[in-house]
Amino acid sequence: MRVGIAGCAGRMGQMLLKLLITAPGVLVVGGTERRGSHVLGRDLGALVGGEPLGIIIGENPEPLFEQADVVVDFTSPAATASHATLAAKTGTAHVIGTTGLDNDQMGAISRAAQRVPIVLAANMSLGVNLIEQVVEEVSRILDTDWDIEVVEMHHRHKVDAPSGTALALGEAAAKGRGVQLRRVSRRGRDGQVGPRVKGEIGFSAIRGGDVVGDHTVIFAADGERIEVTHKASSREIFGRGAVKAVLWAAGKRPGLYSMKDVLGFNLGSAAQPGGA
Ligand SMILES: NC(=O)C1=CN([C@@H]2O[C@H](COP(=O)(O)OP(=O)(O)OC[C@H]3O[C@@H](n4cnc5c(N)ncnc54)[C@H](OP(=O)(O)O)[C@@H]3O)[C@@H](O)[C@H]2O)C=CC1
Ligand SMILES: O=C(O)C1=N[C@H](C(=O)O)C[C@H](O)C1
Repeated sequence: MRVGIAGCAGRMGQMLLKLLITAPGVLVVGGTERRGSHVLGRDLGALVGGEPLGIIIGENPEPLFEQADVVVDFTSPAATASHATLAAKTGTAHVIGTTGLDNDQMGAISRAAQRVPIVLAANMSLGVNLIEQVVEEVSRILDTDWDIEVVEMHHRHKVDAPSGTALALGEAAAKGRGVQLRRVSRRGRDGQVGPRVKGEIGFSAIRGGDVVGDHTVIFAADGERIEVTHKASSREIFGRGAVKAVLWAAGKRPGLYSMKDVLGFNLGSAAQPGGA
């Protein structure tokens, strides 16, 4: 399978490059970076301290999508939306890990998914996808006497907040409660905000150091509290999930798929597999 990596010099791009170079059945055919990047023109293998692959990092995504069966993309929201449109044009499967996508960018991805398979997940780790289902089930059981708050911490370089994973966990909680997240979401608090509104789902984002990604969903009631936590200590967990998604996506029918589809697990009868 021919695989391309958009954003190959990024934190996740380099992790994916290392994993994909050695993945059985995978041939890395190219990598792109942003126009003006200092890595343009360098060899892809040398970028991660390996043997030269004879593949030069380019800035034009079109040849990458034309050559590859699947392109994996951990870049920026604007780049990812335009890559999805390109994937639809070239008939290439697209695995997207980028977070912070706005409604227009999501629209571009959904339109592209009518023509090609796209796997989109804010978090490709097994653990987070499992706790999303746990959070949905717990939220289904508990009533609004239980206040739900999502807290996340990431490294100082992260540019979007709350994290895509925090929002996905909030969506899972809202789904379990049978409400729409956009109606109950509370993003941060500052100043004379008044008492907590019953039923809201709150989000708090902390940034600092080199934290790979910590997420906690707190269910707080009078007299007791439940906390569901996931802590990532290596980006390899996201990379391993992304490689699974790449291998899974090739040859699939067009559609917008999630990591639940890729991982194929489903906790309890109430949780429906997402996507497709
Ligand atoms: N789904 C998941 O499991 C995970 C998702 N993420 C998400 O993935 C994204 C990337 O994270 P991370 O790797 O830490 O970020 P980085 O900033 O380290 O990597 C992004 C890379 O993409 C490059 N880039 C930007 N625009 C383009 C473009 N048009 N064409 C090609 N390359 C481009 C950036 O270049 P430059 O630096 O020059 O801007 C950078 O090298 C974020 O949205 C993050 O939230 C992260 C980890 C796990
Ligand atoms: O930017 C990151 O680093 C991460 N981003 C993803 C997110 O926004 O949820 C996933 C992971 O937490 C790391």
